[in-house]
Amino acid sequence: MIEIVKLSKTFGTRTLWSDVTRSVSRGEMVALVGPSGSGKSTLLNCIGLLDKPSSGQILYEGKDITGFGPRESRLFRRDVLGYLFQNYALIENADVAANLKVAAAPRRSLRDRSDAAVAEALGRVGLAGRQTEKVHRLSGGEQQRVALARLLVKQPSLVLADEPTGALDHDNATVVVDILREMSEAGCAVVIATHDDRVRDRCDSVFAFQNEAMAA
Ligand SMILES: Nc1ncnc2c1ncn2[C@@H]1O[C@H](COP(=O)(O)OP(=O)(O)OP(=O)(O)O)[C@@H](O)[C@H]1O
Repeated sequence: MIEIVKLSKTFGTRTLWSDVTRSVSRGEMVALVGPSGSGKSTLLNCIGLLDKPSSGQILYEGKDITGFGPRESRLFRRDVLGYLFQNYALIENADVAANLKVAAAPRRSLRDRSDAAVAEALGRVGLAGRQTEKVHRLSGGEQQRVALARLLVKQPSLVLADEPTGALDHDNATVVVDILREMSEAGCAVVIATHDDRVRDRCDSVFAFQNEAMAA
């Protein structure tokens, strides 16, 4: 699904990583591991079109996404991509349902059944019936589960997760990884930057970053 071909990233004279060549298949869950500052988030951001590599290609279904213009980038973000961040990236003043409906709004096929999809997703993350609660009143673990439910509503085919369990206790971290695992088993490609060995051990494969280079 995603093929990363000879990808490099430099900042001025500093090479963060170079000649990275990897692929991620549908249904595969991959851990990006390595020391702080080795460039895990930067690679996720390049795949998620939040940053640009200095050279190389990232192919999605054969198309080089690094050359996407604004329209193709918007459609890729809307129709393909789901992001999960350590800090949840929710609309804090809105209620839970509104945060989830944001994920369904751009696509008519999802919008038409968004109430049912929201209820189902909240049930799957253990937050059944919590639609009307304001996000800022929820605990960190609950907020990350809302972010996960938002992914379930959106049904992306590629999930990029940046330290998704970094701020969570063991039980909440387990829920997050269980759901990501379920999404991958349903055919989604999942890429997770993580320092958490338990998350790494639940993945199908591991990309290990070193400082200034990425090794197998
Ligand atoms: N726009 C930029 N200009 C210069 N340096 C940058 C820029 N963006 C990122 N960096 C540097 O690239 C390095 C890699 O950062 P990145 O966040 O990708 O690492 P990471 O492996 O995800 O780290 P952590 O595990 O701590 O989250 C850092 O040293 C960071 O300061």
